Amino acid sequence: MTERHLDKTPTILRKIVERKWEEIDERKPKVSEADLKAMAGDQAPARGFANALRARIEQQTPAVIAEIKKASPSKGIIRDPFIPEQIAESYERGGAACLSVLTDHDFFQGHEDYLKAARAACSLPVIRKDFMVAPYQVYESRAMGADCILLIAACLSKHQMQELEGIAHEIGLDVLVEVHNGEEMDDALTLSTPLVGINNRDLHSFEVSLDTTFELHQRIGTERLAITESGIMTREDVQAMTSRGIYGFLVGESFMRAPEPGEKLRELFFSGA
Ligand SMILES: O=P(O)(O)OC[C@@H](O)[C@@H](O)c1c[nH]c2ccccc12
Repeated sequence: MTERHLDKTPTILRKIVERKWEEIDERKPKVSEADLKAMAGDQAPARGFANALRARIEQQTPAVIAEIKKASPSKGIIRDPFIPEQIAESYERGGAACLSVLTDHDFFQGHEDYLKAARAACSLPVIRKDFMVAPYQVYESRAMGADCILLIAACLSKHQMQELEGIAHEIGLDVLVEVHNGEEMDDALTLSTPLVGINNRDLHSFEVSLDTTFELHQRIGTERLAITESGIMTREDVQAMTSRGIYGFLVGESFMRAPEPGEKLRELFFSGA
């Protein structure tokens, strides 16, 4: 199934998704899907991404997915110099549960080598942060060593998400499904993955509001793990989440702008004061 689902896709996201299909067309002649499947099969077992989060969330301790992101379409360059292996080590020391590494090149200045370098520098499970539209990329993710993939409901139909999730689970990848509104939540809850991320950033306007999480999180239920994503900047933000029983976090920018990202993580999530 290679349905090109674009009609409900907003602005920048539409551009990104179009570019993803081009990338796949460029890559396939060099590395076939069969090659990637074989490479995926040769990988050591994945580090348990969902399990690492669950262990902390069940203890009502913050489970932080710490993001390695050099730049974004809304903010431009966020961190320079940018040394993924140092950031990964710093995050591990600071108490991160997992890492997120941007691998999209054209919009986020990411790279698959950053994921490999970061993962090799620590023992944390890693999500490949990119825009999945086709099975090719799911195999590619496992082949590059990722432990989890992201499925963004804003750019996929329910059926596409179900198909990509099925492949991911078959090859040992965990899945984080990301939503921003109630309709997307409806789709996400048809999946079997326990990991549901609520993106506080609107992908049309880039506006960030933590209300998005406050409004949607109750639908996630206790069997699944709620992750609040984007715009977590202060201890008050963290407190606002934990006081509502939300212990899963995905944070990038506020760590990336600090000289020592792991120290910033510790300060936001684990310092007593
Ligand atoms: O840097 P922030 O505001 O802490 O946000 C991190 C993460 O949530 C954000 O990078 C993100 C959430 N969903 C995405 C999808 C694609 C690219 C990036 C993202």
